[in-house]
Amino acid sequence: MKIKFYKYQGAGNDFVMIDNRDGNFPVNKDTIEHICDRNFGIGGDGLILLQNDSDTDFRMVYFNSDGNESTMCGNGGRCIVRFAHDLEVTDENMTFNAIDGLHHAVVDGETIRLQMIDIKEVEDHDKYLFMNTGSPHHVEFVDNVKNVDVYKKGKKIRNGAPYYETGSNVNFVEVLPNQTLKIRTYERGVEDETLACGTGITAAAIASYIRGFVKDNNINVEALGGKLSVNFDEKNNTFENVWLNGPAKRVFEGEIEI
Ligand SMILES: N[C@H](CCC[C@H](N)C(=O)O)C(=O)O
Repeated sequence: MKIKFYKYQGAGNDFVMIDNRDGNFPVNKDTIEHICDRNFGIGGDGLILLQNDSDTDFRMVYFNSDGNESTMCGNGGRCIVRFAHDLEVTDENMTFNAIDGLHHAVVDGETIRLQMIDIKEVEDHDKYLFMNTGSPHHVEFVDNVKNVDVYKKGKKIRNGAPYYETGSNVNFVEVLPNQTLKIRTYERGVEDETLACGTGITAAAIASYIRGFVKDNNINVEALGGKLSVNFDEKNNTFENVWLNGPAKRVFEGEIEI
């Protein structure tokens, strides 16, 4: 079976995008894992289906590279916005449904702006914070993020207490001057460090605001694969009108035999 695909990346977090409005894509773990394999397939941190949706412009279905469907992907969300606009499914302003609900998004030249869910609960455990920004995120602040063994430390935290089998994404964050953070992330379901993680960048920005490391509600975040920004409104410890902003580009397109 030949499958048409498009490869997109958002700050180096890369995804195989499928226009599945005809519903013909064979959803199964082994196929998706094979497609995401960087040696035997196309390669990617995940695979994303663009599907029809009765209430919005489209539906986003996200799978990690381990082949399992997963929770919301912020960079993948920004890539599907670029994808939908490239396919002329929508104009610059759009809404779509994903596993965590309704999202608004805007194509603003090189930048894609994606509204994330409201964050109503943040656990502050002193050494780390935990919150769900569409996916679960453990956030730790460190002095020098370059020196962190992200794979070793991230894997241990992701699999250990209190996350265990369900797991969490694990973010290590260094505070720089001028409302800027530097972040590295171990991603659940990729089971490795990725070059950027959008829901993690969102969690890091909110955690830095809660801890008072940044004063403003518009925060710049430097990931290994690129620069993003997060802005939000905070009311009584609830974070609303949360937007993740950054680049998302088509890299190539093709057909894969599966
Ligand atoms: N791996 C994450 C989902 C993708 C998150 C990341 N790629 C993003 O941009 O938010 C999880 O299973 O929780």
